[in-house]
Amino acid sequence: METPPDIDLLRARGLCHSYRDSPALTGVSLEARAGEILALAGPRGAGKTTLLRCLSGQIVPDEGEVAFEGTALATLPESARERLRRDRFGWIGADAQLLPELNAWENAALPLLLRGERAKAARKAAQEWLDRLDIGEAARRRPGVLPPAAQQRVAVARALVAEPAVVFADEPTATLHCGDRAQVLRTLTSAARTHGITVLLATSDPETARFADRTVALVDGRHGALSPARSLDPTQPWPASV
Ligand SMILES: Nc1ncnc2c1ncn2[C@@H]1O[C@H](COP(=O)(O)OP(=O)(O)OP(=O)(O)O)[C@@H](O)[C@H]1O
Repeated sequence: METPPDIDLLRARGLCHSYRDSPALTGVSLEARAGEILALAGPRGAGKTTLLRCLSGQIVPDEGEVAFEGTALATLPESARERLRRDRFGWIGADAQLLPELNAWENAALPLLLRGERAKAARKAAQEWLDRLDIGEAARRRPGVLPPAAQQRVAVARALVAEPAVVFADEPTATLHCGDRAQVLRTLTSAARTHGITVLLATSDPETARFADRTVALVDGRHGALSPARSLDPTQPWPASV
């Protein structure tokens, strides 16, 4: 079911989370609309990964609430949260984490195969996404022979292939060279925009945040000053928390 455009697809209220008494989030609220590309930007240790894990239902925060399409994730049984992650969410990490025994199209097709789609249809969809991300010619190659930027594009294809509602991207280009970063981010954001997929893009790099429609700044587990992505100045330090 599609979320009406005036309703937040994902909404978080007052999130607090600690690891063994060490606070990682101390009261974060945000909302993301369908099709929006939202950067969660802040320095290392600011709580970006913890926030993505709460928003994607991987961990239940100590306090606060996350709602997807109006349903509080904490009210769902673990099996329903797993289904949500499998069917409606995609994840891209800093490392591509491709399976070395599978070739590029098989890696990209995994979410569809895990859902029980027929191999032929899954292969066709994977090939189409690899083509869209300009990596189609590598479809039959294994990850080990692909350069890091190509591997990361395969990971992007894997995150998008099932056309999820939300893709959580945790520092998706942090390990790439500068030139490769922009190319991978451009393909990720333009593919997401074309297909109306919401992207939550966690980054410590102001240049990366520029690819988003809007930026939420995090410092020490709480909100920093909010600033539109285009006004972030990479020569300036991150805003102090407020
Ligand atoms: N599994 C964990 N156990 C204990 N402490 C953790 C754990 N994961 C994160 N932390 C701590 O929580 C805080 C927030 O970490 P988090 O990884 O969410 O931030 P981040 O902004 O994603 O930083 P980075 O870019 O370094 O990953 C940090 O102080 C970190 O050391």
